[in-house]
Amino acid sequence: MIRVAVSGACGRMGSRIVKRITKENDMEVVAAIEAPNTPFKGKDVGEVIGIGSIGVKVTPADELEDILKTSKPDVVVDFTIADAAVNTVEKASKLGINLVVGTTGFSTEQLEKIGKDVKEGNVKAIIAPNMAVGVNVFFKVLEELAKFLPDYNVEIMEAHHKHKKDAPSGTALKALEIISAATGRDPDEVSVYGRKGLIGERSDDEIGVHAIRAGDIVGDHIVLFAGEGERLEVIHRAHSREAFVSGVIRALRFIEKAEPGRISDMKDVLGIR
Ligand SMILES: NC(=O)C1=CN([C@@H]2O[C@H](COP(=O)(O)OP(=O)(O)OC[C@H]3O[C@@H](n4cnc5c(N)ncnc54)[C@H](OP(=O)(O)O)[C@@H]3O)[C@@H](O)[C@H]2O)C=CC1
Ligand SMILES: O=C(O)C1=N[C@H](C(=O)O)C[C@H](O)C1
Repeated sequence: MIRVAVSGACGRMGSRIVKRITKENDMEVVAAIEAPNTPFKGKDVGEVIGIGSIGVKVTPADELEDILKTSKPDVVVDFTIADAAVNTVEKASKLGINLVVGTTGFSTEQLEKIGKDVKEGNVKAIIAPNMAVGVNVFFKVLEELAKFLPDYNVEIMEAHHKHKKDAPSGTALKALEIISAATGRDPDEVSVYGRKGLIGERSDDEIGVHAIRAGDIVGDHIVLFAGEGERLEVIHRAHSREAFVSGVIRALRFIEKAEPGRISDMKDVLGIR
């Protein structure tokens, strides 16, 4: 049995992950962590998310270390916000607990700290901005296209629901990183976030990144490569968060095989590195 603690357990992703784990016969939820000021403190997480009691109470994040020590999970899954996820990684790594992190919006400094904590704790960690199988194949396709079309203009567009807190999406930033690396560019130098005013002609080097927030869009990513007289577009649309949840379940089953002390991603889980 894989013992799983879920951080962000009452959120859009966390609640679906808790629900799915209760339906799998090789894993169980042993802790449910929420924001420090959660109104659900002490309530059964199953009751809170509408699936009936599962015998696991919601714990606020200021008691994270204690609940990890007492509930003894094999893995902590984190779908929260960047600051909270950095804390989850720090505490879990110190306790030798493996990690599956889907949270996005990390700064460069936060990513460095996460890498250091995972290394020092020698834990296994799968961290990916998008757990959907299709998106991770989309990343592979983008890498190939960028190599085949190095002089085409690239624009990355993403659309998400109005509640999303970070922008651009972690997936769009990963696409920027992949295309930049494949074409020998520095993403910090070539990225242009939105455009406004008398900005002049577009340079061939730049990569535009554009974020739409509206309604209940689950998650769309479009990358276009435009040349003379043609353009090629690669599109991934998530219809349901179940696409991400299925990736999390695969990551939970894979994690024992991950290399300790370094960050693995969904390419490792899916065997498409
Ligand atoms: N990798 C992937 O495949 C995917 C990644 N994501 C990413 O996952 C993250 C969460 O998304 P989503 O579920 O939509 O967001 P939600 O806001 O619905 O869920 C986040 C949950 O975390 C809680 N939370 C806030 N602070 C803490 C804390 N310190 N400790 C524990 N829990 C905390 C929030 O509580 P409160 O509401 O009270 O603040 C909320 O319940 C985002 O970064 C998103 O980009 C999303 C989908 C797929
Ligand atoms: O916040 C979301 O909803 C999503 N976030 C991830 C991201 O930032 O890339 C993945 C997915 O698109 C949904």
